[in-house]
Amino acid sequence: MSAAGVSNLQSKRVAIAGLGEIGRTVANKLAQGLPGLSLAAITTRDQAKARAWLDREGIVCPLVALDDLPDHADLVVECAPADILDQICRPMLTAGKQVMVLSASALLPRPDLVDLARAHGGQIIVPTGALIGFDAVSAAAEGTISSVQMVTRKPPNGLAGAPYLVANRISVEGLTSALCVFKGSARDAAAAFPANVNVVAALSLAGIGPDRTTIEIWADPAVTRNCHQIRVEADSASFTMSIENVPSENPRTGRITALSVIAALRKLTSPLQVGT
Ligand SMILES: NC(=O)C1=CN([C@@H]2O[C@H](COP(=O)(O)OP(=O)(O)OC[C@H]3O[C@@H](n4cnc5c(N)ncnc54)[C@H](O)[C@@H]3O)[C@@H](O)[C@H]2O)C=CC1
Ligand SMILES: O=C([O-])CC(=O)C(=O)O
Repeated sequence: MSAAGVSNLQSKRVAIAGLGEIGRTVANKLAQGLPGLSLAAITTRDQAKARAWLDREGIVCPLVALDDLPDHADLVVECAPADILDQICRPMLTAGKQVMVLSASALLPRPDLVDLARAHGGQIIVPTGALIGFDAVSAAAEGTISSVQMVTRKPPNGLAGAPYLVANRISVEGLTSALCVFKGSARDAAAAFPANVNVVAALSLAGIGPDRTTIEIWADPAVTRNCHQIRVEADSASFTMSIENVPSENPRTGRITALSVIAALRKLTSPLQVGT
């Protein structure tokens, strides 16, 4: 049985908020051991389900309330539904601690959370998540970027139920050819598809912001992966990047997302850091 949170008094205590697709993978990895990090606590909606899962996996870890996270952890990985971002971030940031935010769409309209981090010496970390190339985008942003354009193609079930589709009565069921369901800014896309394109919200924060970053979203029955293409024009370089993400059990979430979190966590304490 892996003992979480007791291995090393010097280690950074990491909590997981939301034990879904991303949270379970990250919790498992932390319990197996990541250097300098310990799994300190988990907060979840369904305690009985979480307890049963932890027992099955052989992980010992306390289940705690959202408000109690700062007592247990130095860093919380937020991998919960977007609507509780504030409840996770506010206590941690007020306590001067770190939050790794996956629900990047929900962060865009909340610059006050960044102000809160600044005021109390806390930190919000947005990992590359399901995307690619934030090293190059943030390097280019140190110079001048003239445009960042993204095109996302997802299998229709990876977009189904998004608020924008429901409000505009756009059906993606039974499509036989690709349908462009949205074209606009990252800011508008994040509000319209809050659980589907966190990637463009994060990209905009790495680059030129949510109003100048643009995205087209396609529901495409011909693809089986969540496909993202990015084109950046800058005074230092022009580059295109693309990634085809294998969906996890949650069709909206690519498998690479949890691995990106693990890589970002590992980097926090590693004696060798590679990449910007
Ligand atoms: N930044 C990125 O690249 C990506 C971000 N995401 C976002 O990351 C977040 C997590 O994604 P997944 O793990 O795939 O979602 P998921 O739906 O599999 O898991 C979310 C978990 O949060 C739990 N939960 C619900 N209410 C809660 C509460 N009040 N307190 C604690 N836990 C609660 C749910 O029971 C569920 O287990 C979502 O907001 C998603 O949109 C997903 C993929 C990529
Ligand atoms: O950004 C998201 O929420 C998820 C996504 O596109 C992916 O996993 O490829």
